[in-house]
Amino acid sequence: MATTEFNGALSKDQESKSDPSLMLQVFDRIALPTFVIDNNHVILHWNSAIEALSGLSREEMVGTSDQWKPFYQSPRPCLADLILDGGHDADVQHYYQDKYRTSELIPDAYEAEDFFPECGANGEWLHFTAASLKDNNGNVIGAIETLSNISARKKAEFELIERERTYRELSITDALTGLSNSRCFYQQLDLAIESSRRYNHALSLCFLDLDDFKRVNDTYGHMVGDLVLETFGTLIKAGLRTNDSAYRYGGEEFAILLPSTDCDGAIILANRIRDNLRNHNVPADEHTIVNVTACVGITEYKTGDDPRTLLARADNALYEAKRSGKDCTRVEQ
Ligand SMILES: Nc1nc2c(ncn2[C@@H]2O[C@H](COP(=O)(O)OP(=O)(O)OP(=O)(O)O)[C@@H](O)[C@H]2O)c(=O)[nH]1
Repeated sequence: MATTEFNGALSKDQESKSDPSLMLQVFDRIALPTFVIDNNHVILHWNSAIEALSGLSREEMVGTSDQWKPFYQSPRPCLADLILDGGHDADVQHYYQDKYRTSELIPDAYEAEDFFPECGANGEWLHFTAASLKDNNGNVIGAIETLSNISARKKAEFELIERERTYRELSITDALTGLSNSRCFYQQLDLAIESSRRYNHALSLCFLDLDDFKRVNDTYGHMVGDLVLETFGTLIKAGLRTNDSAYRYGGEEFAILLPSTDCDGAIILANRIRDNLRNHNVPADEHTIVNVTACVGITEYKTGDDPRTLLARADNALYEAKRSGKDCTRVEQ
């Protein structure tokens, strides 16, 4: 069998002999949805793949300027139309905002990605490239637009982003109480101190610690202990304003950061949480109710503080509260 070497370009002779019906077949049988418009924006070719994507037959489409129909609710230029009109950046920007860029494969062409709610049963994500078509003298005589359905890739990308978000959230969330954990606390403490320093805002830090919690565990079991911790977390959360944030700092130790709040405000909040906890009945079983109390140590940011000094003062205040007989709030200025 004779073989022909093809180096990527047709000679003039080969070009003149090339069969237009073969070119049409090639166009029709490539798997990428594609259409061609002439320089009056009228559809010349509408291949089988775009028939399948759009549900619109070439009989309906060729000879019209309805190339927008599969993609938009009302007439507007497609990327091929904009290319045909000179591909001016401002025009393309107007219709495709930040969703387009210069094609990496085809000179003087644009490519874009977008979601088309009108396309298919539930909308489709499409990647599309539009390029001008020129005659031998370099005059633009039409434009071609090639599309590919990237919905499956987009779905995988979104799932990955969602998984990463969930993973990130889990990595900073305490599973038992739903509060942020100590890793998040240290990050937020740095930010809160930086913000107070820069804007000269008040900042209070509270450490909260359940009293005699070991006895709860020893008397009622670990599961009841967990229930108490969960309840305490819920009561803390319920007492906070939007800008406040609470953390499970360690086993039965919790922390609250109160931006724009001085010590007096923090004491009011701490005592409210303690009152709620003291009055809350945690059911150990059908016949037994557990009541617990907590101590709170409070300190307020002062000029020159860093996380270490602030933490040390809050810790001292908590220690003082424990030493004073528990179920109380102490402040170290
Ligand atoms: N159920 C349960 N217990 C925990 C958890 N994390 C820490 N603990 C328990 O918390 C208890 C803390 O005991 P201590 O540090 O002696 O504190 P305490 O008994 O509350 O005493 P004071 O703080 O002095 O009032 C220990 O028994 C730990 O096992 C947890 O996630 N679940």
